Amino acid sequence: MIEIKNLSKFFSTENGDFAAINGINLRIEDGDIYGIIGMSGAGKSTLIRCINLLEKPSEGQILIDGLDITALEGRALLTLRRKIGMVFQRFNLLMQRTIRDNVAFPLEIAGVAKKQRLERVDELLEIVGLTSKAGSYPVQLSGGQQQRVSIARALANHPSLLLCDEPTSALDSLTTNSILKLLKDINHKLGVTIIIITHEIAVVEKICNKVAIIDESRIIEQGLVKDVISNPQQDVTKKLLERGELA
Ligand SMILES: Nc1ncnc2c1ncn2[C@@H]1O[C@H](COP(=O)(O)OP(=O)(O)OP(=O)(O)O)[C@@H](O)[C@H]1O
Repeated sequence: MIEIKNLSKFFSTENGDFAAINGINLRIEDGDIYGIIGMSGAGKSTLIRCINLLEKPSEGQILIDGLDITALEGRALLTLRRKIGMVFQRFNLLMQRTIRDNVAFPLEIAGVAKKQRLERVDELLEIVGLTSKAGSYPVQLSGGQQQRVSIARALANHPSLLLCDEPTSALDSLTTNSILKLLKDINHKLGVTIIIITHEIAVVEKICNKVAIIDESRIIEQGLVKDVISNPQQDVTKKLLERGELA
């Protein structure tokens, strides 16, 4: 379980400190697919970057199974990062490497021996349905296929948590559906907890069981997707449901 308690991140600007996220409280249970939805600049990416400690929070705690990860340093921090996979909007693949070598990259960094690496890459490419593309380069793949590679790479070190930052925003609607289905399968079959950032309610409706709405750096509403959709409490949530997105 992940408990986020009173989490804030301040950036210093010309006009003084600016809170990109402010007093965030969230509880994500094992096995959840938790959607975080909000408009541009609301603080979504900062929140997700704090969860994997790419940003150091200014205040508050992130407890994973009771351990406050904000206090981790050195080797303990590296070990934690391996247990958290990350999927980005723009895939972030290494263009000079084959698909096989892209997926193998985090295993190389973790010091996994070549034989085990190749076996694991084969398993991962099968999970994402890209076995036949192992020797291709990213440029030879469609956007949806490239996102599948990035999902395989994120799963390489058997993470228990997958953080997805707008994973379908660069994809058309048909491809979006296939990527969302893949994420749902991964959640079911591998038991990986997923946090997904989006500005589209359709993404939340398709795969999430819980949702939090973030507005101006604060969580303004959260709960089971079915409850929030059937009985929205805040004006921002009502607007989101009318328009389908918070752009
Ligand atoms: N390094 C930084 N220094 C100063 N301000 C920052 C920094 N990073 C983010 N911000 C500000 O914090 C706020 C939240 O940014 P963030 O990227 O988390 O929003 P977001 O909800 O992910 O937006 P988008 O959907 O456009 O990516 C924005 O106003 C942004 O300008």
